[in-house]
Amino acid sequence: MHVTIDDPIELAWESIRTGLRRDCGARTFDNWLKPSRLAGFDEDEGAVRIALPSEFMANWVETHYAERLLHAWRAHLPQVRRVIVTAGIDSLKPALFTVAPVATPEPAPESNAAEEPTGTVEGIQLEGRYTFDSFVTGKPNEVAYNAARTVAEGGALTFNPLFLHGGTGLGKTHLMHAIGHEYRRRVPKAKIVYMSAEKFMFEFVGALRAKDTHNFKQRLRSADLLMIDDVQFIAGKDSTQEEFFHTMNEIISAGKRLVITADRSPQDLEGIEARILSRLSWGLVADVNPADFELRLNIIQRKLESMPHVNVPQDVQLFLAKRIASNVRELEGALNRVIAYAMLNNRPIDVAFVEETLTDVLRAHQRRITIDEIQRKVSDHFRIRQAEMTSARRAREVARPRQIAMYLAKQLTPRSLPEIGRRFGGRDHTTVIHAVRQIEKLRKADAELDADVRLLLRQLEA
Ligand SMILES: Nc1ncnc2c1ncn2[C@@H]1O[C@H](COP(=O)(O)OP(=O)(O)OP(=O)(O)O)[C@@H](O)[C@H]1O
Repeated sequence: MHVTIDDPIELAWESIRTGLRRDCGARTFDNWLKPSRLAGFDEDEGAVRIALPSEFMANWVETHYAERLLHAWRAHLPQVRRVIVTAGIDSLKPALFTVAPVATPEPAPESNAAEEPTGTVEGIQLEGRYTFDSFVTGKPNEVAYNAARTVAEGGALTFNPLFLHGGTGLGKTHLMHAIGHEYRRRVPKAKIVYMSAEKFMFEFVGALRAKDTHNFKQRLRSADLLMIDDVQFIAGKDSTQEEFFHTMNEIISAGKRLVITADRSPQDLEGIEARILSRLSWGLVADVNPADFELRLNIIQRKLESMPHVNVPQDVQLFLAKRIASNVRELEGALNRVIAYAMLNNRPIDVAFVEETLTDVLRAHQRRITIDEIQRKVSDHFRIRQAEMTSARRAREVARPRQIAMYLAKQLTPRSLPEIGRRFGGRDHTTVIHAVRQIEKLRKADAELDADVRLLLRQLEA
């Protein structure tokens, strides 16, 4: 079920899911709560109905999460009195993909794009929202995006596998699903397999135990596009790595496509066999970096474009982009929450309303920028030694950066003027005041200096 634009209940549900993912941890969330769907809201009874794919999962979620779900719902919508967890997602949403005989794909020209897919997608339902179109690009993610597009477009590849790595909530899964959608559109008969590395391990171990690894191998190795998520999970798991290595080899040597993600780069993947790492680095390694301020703002704006009836003023957009810097998932969650609250309570959205609605999130995201960090960044930027920040030298090439660093310390930290002075080589607080005023004045008169300061501010606040 996708967020429909003007439905505050669904927006609240999105926001609740983001909160649950944060509180329960990604693994628990992905296993138990991610497959849940909002099945309905009965206003008279104040009852929210949540559906899970099976009786077993519904029971588990009911036992472990009913209370937490109710609490989260009530925080968004006080009139909720009950959360009912039921089984049976299929009745809500027809299975998107059915298993069909495996067919060898032949790259289809663009004109075939509308052909009904007859291939298969195994392992997941591709999330409808996660497409290339809805993925906002910027400096931090453009290499990963372009590489993902190249894989998805179905033409000859100059690299294989594609290894995407980056921190949580930055869009790796989004890109993988987008590859799945696009490849399916281009090559409708393709067999696409998506699997988390964790599932790979469990299924493989299960197959070993049942003395039936043939099916498992066949299923993965016959994929035209194989995507394995979170490969860091198999660190230290020797027999799984052995199987993984052979699967990689088969896929690559058959000219099929392989996409792998992890939360860190190959060099930082400890406990993974050297031969796997070397295979990975034969392909294209692309990092998905944390969104910078500009990208965060673009993401907010793109999301708002799909909600033409919602008025989120520009200063609120800037405020959110500035303050929710951790990752895109949190940013989206915060925006959804603000909009849902405003709709449900019939309030206009302004900065004060956002501060009130997101008190907990904002507090958690308040990043403490330290004076040391500022001194380091400014010295790097102006290519001077960090020791000059505290030295007595007055030459312009060190005095000006030092003043800029004092100015930034005043802007970005809660430290008092005397404290700042002390941290800059025991200077007096009047020196700090002078530096702050001087830089304020120069920012208006000297465009180059102003650009330096803006860049530093952006980098420090990212
Ligand atoms: N550049 C982007 N443009 C639009 N949406 C984005 C972008 N990056 C991330 N998102 C959104 O942020 C959310 C989190 O992204 P995603 O689940 O892909 O993260 P991830 O890197 O796979 O994280 P994890 O490793 O924790 O699973 C998704 O809703 C996704 O659509």
